[in-house]
Amino acid sequence: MLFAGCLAAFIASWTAGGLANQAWGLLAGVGLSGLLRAGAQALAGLKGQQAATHAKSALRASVMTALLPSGQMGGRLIGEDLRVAIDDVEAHEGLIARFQPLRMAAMLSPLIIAAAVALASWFSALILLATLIPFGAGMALAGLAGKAEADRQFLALSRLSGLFVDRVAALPAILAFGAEDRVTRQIGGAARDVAARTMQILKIAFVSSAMMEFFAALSVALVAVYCGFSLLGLLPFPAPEDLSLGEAFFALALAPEFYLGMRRLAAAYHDKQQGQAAERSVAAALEQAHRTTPPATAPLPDRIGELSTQGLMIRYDDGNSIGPITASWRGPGLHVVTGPTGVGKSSLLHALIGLAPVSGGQIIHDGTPVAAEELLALTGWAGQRPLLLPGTLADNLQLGNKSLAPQELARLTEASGLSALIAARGEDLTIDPRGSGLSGGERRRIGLVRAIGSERPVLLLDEPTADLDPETAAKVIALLQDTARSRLVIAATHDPALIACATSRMVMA
Ligand SMILES: Nc1ncnc2c1ncn2[C@@H]1O[C@H](COP(=O)(O)OP(=O)(O)OP(=O)(O)O)[C@@H](O)[C@H]1O
Repeated sequence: MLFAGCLAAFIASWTAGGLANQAWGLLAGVGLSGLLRAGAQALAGLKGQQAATHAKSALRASVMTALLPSGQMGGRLIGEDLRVAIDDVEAHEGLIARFQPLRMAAMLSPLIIAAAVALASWFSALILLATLIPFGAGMALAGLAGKAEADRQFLALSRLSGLFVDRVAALPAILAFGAEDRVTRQIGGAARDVAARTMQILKIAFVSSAMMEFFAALSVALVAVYCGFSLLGLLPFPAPEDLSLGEAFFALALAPEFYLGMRRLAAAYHDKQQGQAAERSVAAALEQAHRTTPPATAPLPDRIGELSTQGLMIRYDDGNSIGPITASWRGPGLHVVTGPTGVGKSSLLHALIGLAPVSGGQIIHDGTPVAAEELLALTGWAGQRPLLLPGTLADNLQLGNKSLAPQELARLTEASGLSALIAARGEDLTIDPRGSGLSGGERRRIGLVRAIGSERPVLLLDEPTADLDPETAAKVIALLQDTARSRLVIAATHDPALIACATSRMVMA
């Protein structure tokens, strides 16, 4: 059809006395379209890149600070956390740097082109705009289907990357237990799921781009046929306007530009789907982290009179329940919670700061019932497996309090017996998230120094002297006694030496 239109225009120009005196129309049309295209590209590229760089660094900073130091991602795989912090932030760039500027260009450029075409031929502009209606309806349908599929693909991809990172981290254990086949099947299943979902997205992308090309070709062809037949006087209806050859060429040269912005937008549509899915995943992760991260606004009290639980019940998802627990600890002081393995000591400490599911009862702070999340804001926590982040030993020690005075940090590392490690390997010792190259006792004491260094009025410590030789354990106990002079320290422990010097002992049974 396009060929027929051009041929008609050519014949008409020939009969009208040659092309030369009408060439301005063609040149003006082509020149204007090139100018518009280059201007839009330069503007979109520049603005998009600036906005993306800015948004990406802001997002990465908030994700890193909110997710990683808290280490409390509600039991999700560590691999998933890493994906949120790295891949999702990267995926966001495509949305801002490519899709958003192109969307603005795609909205404005058809209107500008239609307005320019209307200067030469209002009927051609009308034809172009009319093809937008079925095109828009088709694209909206494809977009809806594509969004649902993109969400499903994103979920599958996040499962695969989480699974992969965690299984690679646990490779020695997998090999030791001969579980390679099972793990290979697991990862293979997750990879097949991603492949199936990707194929679904490709199908939708194929249909929508076919639709896009069809309407783009149709609009140009209709304008070409209209202009050609109008010049030849062959229109099957009364000519709506008096078209010269220059005007016809001008309209024809601009017509392909009408859908160009939208075609580019369609090419970047995947960036949008990925970016929006990433945005949702980052928002969900941040919300989850904020639920477990203390609000930084209100100044923390520097001491706590009394902390107690009244009929506290803990119920895990698998139905395992602990409690009711009624207990009271007065600050300052060193209190221990003891009892046989599996009785629920760690669960009690976890429940106090919202890391274990509480199904009943109350946590009471100085006579007022409080939510576990509120207590978390007052608490320095050292669990059995302290979170270690990739970085130096010094980074990890200061994770709970970046502004901890160097002298205080030095005092804490000396008092906890970590100074030997620092003397031997330096504060710049590189640490990976598994704490490779550190002993169990060293990892625990990094957690302990971090908790005490947080300068919070309550300290919850899970087996602070486990994995230590008697001499180092005695140092740690002395440090705890010293700390408990000004703070409320509650430690879950089996250690008779620690139990012996506690202000109060609670035996769980
Ligand atoms: N996330 C969980 N999901 C389900 N059950 C759990 C979970 N964490 C702990 N439990 C169960 O709760 C019970 C108490 O566990 P907890 O770790 O609190 O005991 P503990 O007294 O601290 O033991 P230990 O002295 O060995 O550290 C155990 O039966 C344990 O299996």
